[in-house]
This record gives sequence, structure tokens and C-alpha cells, in this order.
Amino acid sequence: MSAVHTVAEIRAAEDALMARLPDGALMQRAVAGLVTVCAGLLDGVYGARVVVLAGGGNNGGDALWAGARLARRGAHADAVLLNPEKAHAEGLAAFRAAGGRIVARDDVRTALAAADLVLDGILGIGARGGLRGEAAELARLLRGGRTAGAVVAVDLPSGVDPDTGETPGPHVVADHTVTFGTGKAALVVDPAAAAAGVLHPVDIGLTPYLPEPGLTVLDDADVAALLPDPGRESDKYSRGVVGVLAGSGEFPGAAVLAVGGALHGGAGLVRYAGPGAVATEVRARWPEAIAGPSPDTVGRVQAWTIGSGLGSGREADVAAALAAGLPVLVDADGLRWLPDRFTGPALLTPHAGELARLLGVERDEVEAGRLHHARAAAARWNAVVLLKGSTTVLASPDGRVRVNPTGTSALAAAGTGDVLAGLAGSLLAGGLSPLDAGSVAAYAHGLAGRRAAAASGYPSAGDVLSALPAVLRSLRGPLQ
Ligand SMILES: NC(=O)C1=CN([C@@H]2O[C@H](COP(=O)(O)OP(=O)(O)OC[C@H]3O[C@@H](n4cnc5c(N)ncnc54)[C@H](O)[C@@H]3O)[C@@H](O)[C@H]2O)[C@@H](O)CC1
Ligand SMILES: [K+]
Repeated sequence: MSAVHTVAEIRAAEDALMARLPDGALMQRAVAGLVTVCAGLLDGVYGARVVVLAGGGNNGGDALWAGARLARRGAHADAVLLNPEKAHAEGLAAFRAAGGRIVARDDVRTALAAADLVLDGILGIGARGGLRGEAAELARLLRGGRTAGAVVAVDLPSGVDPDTGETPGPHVVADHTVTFGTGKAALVVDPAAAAAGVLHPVDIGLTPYLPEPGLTVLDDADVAALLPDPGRESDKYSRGVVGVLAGSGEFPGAAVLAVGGALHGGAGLVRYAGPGAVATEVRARWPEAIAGPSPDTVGRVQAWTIGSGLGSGREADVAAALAAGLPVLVDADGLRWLPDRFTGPALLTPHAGELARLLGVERDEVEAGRLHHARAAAARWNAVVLLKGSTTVLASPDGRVRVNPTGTSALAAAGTGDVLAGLAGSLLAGGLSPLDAGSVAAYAHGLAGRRAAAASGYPSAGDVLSALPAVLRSLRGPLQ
């Protein structure tokens, strides 16, 4: 699991740690990690051309110190000082003493053009708002291909918002980001995360001083530990029975895909509720599923997956499934008929357009502020909100957030959401909480998308579904 902390938490931990260390020692730990990454990216430090972009804070101090150390190892180091009066005094002195040069304004373009590596130390966790003036112009030059060198962001790409993952204005787009102490939301949530490039975390000894993280990113081991583990004496009922209310005459395939996802998510039995013609298609593909015309008549379940491809005019069916008071997942068309607030375990799985409609805002606003809007909806409906998209974000009404790391463009295809809904509903029926069911499903679904893409180039939702069993098998091992 990797942890993400807020700027306030990081500053408090840094203060606590710095009180125990000699002056400047913490910055030197950060700089040592930064220099190691830079040296690894260069084809030899000696003779390499390094340009340091230094703002007036400690982020600029890190970059100047790193430039100094690289210069001592034989690099040609140039620095652009964005705020010369406020430049980090010790960092600047070390940079000069090591032979680093300050670039005159007129020579900035030439220096960037010749650079093998550009260190972005304009702004770090002190950033508020996007870059302005000369800093914005530098970011524009870097994006415009003014340098062929690797752009390495110090701690964060300058100008992104550390705690929200939003990009309030001009910002640097880096090839690599060397980040200190712990993760920041901007490094895992788009659109900011897209500007970070490859992440290189550097341990500066902060962990003992940091609180439990509010935002986490799960890994294979976390997901394996969360997956239901049926014992030898389990039967189909104790493994969980999931009801799927999905599909319509217009969208029968959604039912087939959602039931398929549910069958592979560990539940012992899947009950499909829907029109006879759709049920016939579902059973033709999945003879192991049981079908009935409505949630009331299909039999007992432990959780409901509602909504994929439901079409219009199904309000009564949705109300009947919700009335059971069971753990519930609501997707796609089902999101049109949400209760005022959930009182039991609930997981909503909108994409940005659906969440925008729910919240009465524009889709662009949701995409620009994914964390904010997922949190707002979680609080509004008292439900875990899994916001699908370039980075899938899960926000729980208790304040916890998870970001899924396995997303892939392979999932941007019709029907993949139906598979996810079935899979996550199955995990709910298996006893997982909405946050765990959603995170595990998103993780496995992303891996299945990658596996399917490796096999077929542009995979269909059916390919993603077919890849799921092998992904789950490799995560959890074989059943006993
Ligand atoms: N505190 C420490 O000991 C350590 C700090 N570290 C570095 O220090 C950084 C944080 O340093 P600072 O707190 O000095 O903050 P920054 O260097 O991120 O920002 C400096 C100042 O710029 C101003 N500013 C904010 N937004 C601006 C904008 N949009 N345009 C222009 N100016 C703006 C603010 O006054 C801010 O305090 C971290 O990101 C990390 O790189 C590391 O060296 C690790 C140790
Ligand atoms: K930076």
C-alpha cells in the first residue's frame, strides 16, 4: 500500500523530525535522493548539461543543492532564478561554490536547448494556484519541446495543486518526479498526476511522524488480502448470492456482461432479474445463472448490482431492489433513481458525465476536480463513490479515499463498466465493504484490461471479462 498525505500533515511531520536533526539535514536527505535519481537518468554526470529552475522557496533550495552536487561531479550546471532576492541562500551559495552559473534572462532558451536534464524546483508543496509570469513562460517552453533533456520535477511538478490533484493554471509537465517522504494527491490523481511522469519516491525518515493516511493506493498484496477466501466447507450460499438488475431490450449485452463479471467475483450464485428475452440471452451465455422477471421474484440475495443498461422506465424495479435494504451497487442508468440518502452499505459507480449530472455541474468540472466531486457525492448520498476514468477515485462517506493504480486506456470501451459493476457487486455479496469491494474490483478490472490489451491490441469488454479469471487467480492463488 502506498500512502498519500496532505501538505498540513507533511509539514507537521517535517517539523517534528527537523526538531531532532541538525539544521538542514532533512533537506540534504531529500537532495541525496534527488541527485541519485538524476545521476541514473544521465548518460554520465561528468560533462552533462543541467539546468536548474529555482523558485524562492525550499523547493528551489533542493534543486540548487542538487545542481551543486551534480556540478561537483563534473556537470555543467546553470540556474534560472525566478525570485533572485528570495532564492534559498545556502543552496545558492553551494551552487555558486561548485561552479554553477546563473543564467541571464536572454540566455534561458539557449540553456534549455542544450540541457540534458532540467530540474524543476519552481514550486513544491508550498504551491497555491498555477504558475504566473516568467515561471508560466518557462513551463510553456518546456512543454513546447524547447529542451530535449529529461524534465525532473522536485517533489511535485510545479504549479499543480498538491492536495487535490487539480491544475489551477499553467504548470510544468515532467518526465520524472522525485518526491520526498510520502505521496501527495497530485501525484496519483489526474489531471495533475498526468504531469508527474515516472514517480521516484525518496524516503527521508518522515513515516514515523505521519498519521494514518486518508488516501491510499492499494497494491497486489493488499488486494489479495481483501479477496474473499471461501473455506472447504463453504457452499454456494455462504460464498454469497448476488442479484443483478441490469439490461433491457435495448441493451441486453449489459446484462450478459454484468452477470459475467458477477460470476467471476467469488459469489456462489448469481440471480438475474430482468425481462424474459434478456434473461434468455443471459442464460444462453451463463447457464449457471438463475433468472426471474423482477427483484421481488428472483429469490434471496445478499447484495444487489443495479443499473447497467437498464434503459428507461425501470424505476419500480430499482425501488424494489433498493427496498430490500441490502448492500447495493448502483451503476449507469440506475443512478437516475437514487434514494435521497442511503442508510445501508452502498457503492455508486458513475463516470464523470454521470457524476456531473448527479451533482448538477459540468462534466469538465468533474474531470478537473475528481477528488473534490467524488467526495462531495459520497457525503451527499452517504455512499462510497467510485468515479471511473483516467484515474479511478473511490471516496467513502467516512472520509477515506483510495485511488486505483491499475487503470488503462484499454478499459475505455463500451461494456467494460458493466463487467466492473457485476464484479464489484459479487464482492459485496461476498461480504466486502463497499470501499473494499469497489477498490478490489477496480484493481482487478484494470489488470484484466491490461492483460486483454496485451493479447488483443484493442480489447472488447468481452475480452476484459475473459481475462478476469486469470487475473484473480494470480492475485489470490487457487481456491482450496
Ligand atoms: N521543510 C523541509 O525541511 C523540507 C522541504 N523540502 C522541500 O521544500 C518544499 C516546500 O518548500 P516551501 O514551503 O518553501 O514551499 P515552495 O518552495 O513550494 O514554495 C515557496 C513559496 O512560493 C510561494 N508561492 C506559492 N504559490 C505560488 C505561485 N503560484 N506562484 C508564485 N509563488 C508562489 C509561497 O509563498 C511559497 O511559500 C517541498 O516541496 C520540498 O521540495 C525538502 O527539502 C524536504 C525537507
Ligand atoms: K517542483
